[in-house]
Amino acid sequence: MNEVVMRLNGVEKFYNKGLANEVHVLRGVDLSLSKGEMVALVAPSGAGKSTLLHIAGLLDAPDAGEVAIGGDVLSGRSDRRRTNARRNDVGFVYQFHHLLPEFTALENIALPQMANGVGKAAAEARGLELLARVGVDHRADHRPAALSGGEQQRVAFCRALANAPRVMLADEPTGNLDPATSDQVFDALMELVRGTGLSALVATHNMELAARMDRVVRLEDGVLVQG
Ligand SMILES: Nc1ncnc2c1ncn2[C@@H]1O[C@H](COP(=O)(O)OP(=O)(O)OP(=O)(O)O)[C@@H](O)[C@H]1O
Repeated sequence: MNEVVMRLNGVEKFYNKGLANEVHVLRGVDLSLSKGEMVALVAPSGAGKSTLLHIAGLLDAPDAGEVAIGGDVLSGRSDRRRTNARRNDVGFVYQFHHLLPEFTALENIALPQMANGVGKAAAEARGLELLARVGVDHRADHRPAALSGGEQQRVAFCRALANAPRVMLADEPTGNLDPATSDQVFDALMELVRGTGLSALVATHNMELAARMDRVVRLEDGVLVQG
């Protein structure tokens, strides 16, 4: 049986609980991500996709249910424990790259590793290896502003993987790119995920990209349904 890397069990989330404007956005979300599995998350706007990704990535706590990464139930644990797990086990990618503008592409990938105690030479070596996998190692010494949108997003993928997380959580990772660039950048993302054995949950509105992943889950009325 495939190793389960991330498991969400009965996850519920309210906003403004008990108030007249209460929103019960997640109503019992169950999801298992196996090692190496790439799952597309599709949802109408406002359905709770970002809320779900934040809870899965331990940035927010569920009101009920559990989030487990690598078999450890982390929801309800101490802040320190969840922060550690978030830093080590989860890589985030957003629609916008959020790279640090004053640092080069390579530094943006090396810095999170150095913050985790990796030496500069080793961090840069890993950074270059990741950049080569997505075809932007020739831009290693450029700052983000000097890169194209597609290149910026490829660097952001590498940064998300810098500390070798177990899971990548991506929120519309190609949503800010034109269709042709989006396809190429998505190819790079797939290559990176496949090449590292990472598991990934990728929110997208693009049904063609969703269909290329191993499985599609749809967030509807606060629960996940297949396809
Ligand atoms: N802090 C908050 N307080 C109150 N309501 C919130 C809050 N954050 C989100 N919501 C509501 O919860 C619902 C889900 O929001 P969320 O941002 O998770 O949706 P989404 O599916 O990511 O949307 P989109 O695709 O448009 O970004 C929305 O109705 C939103 O208005």
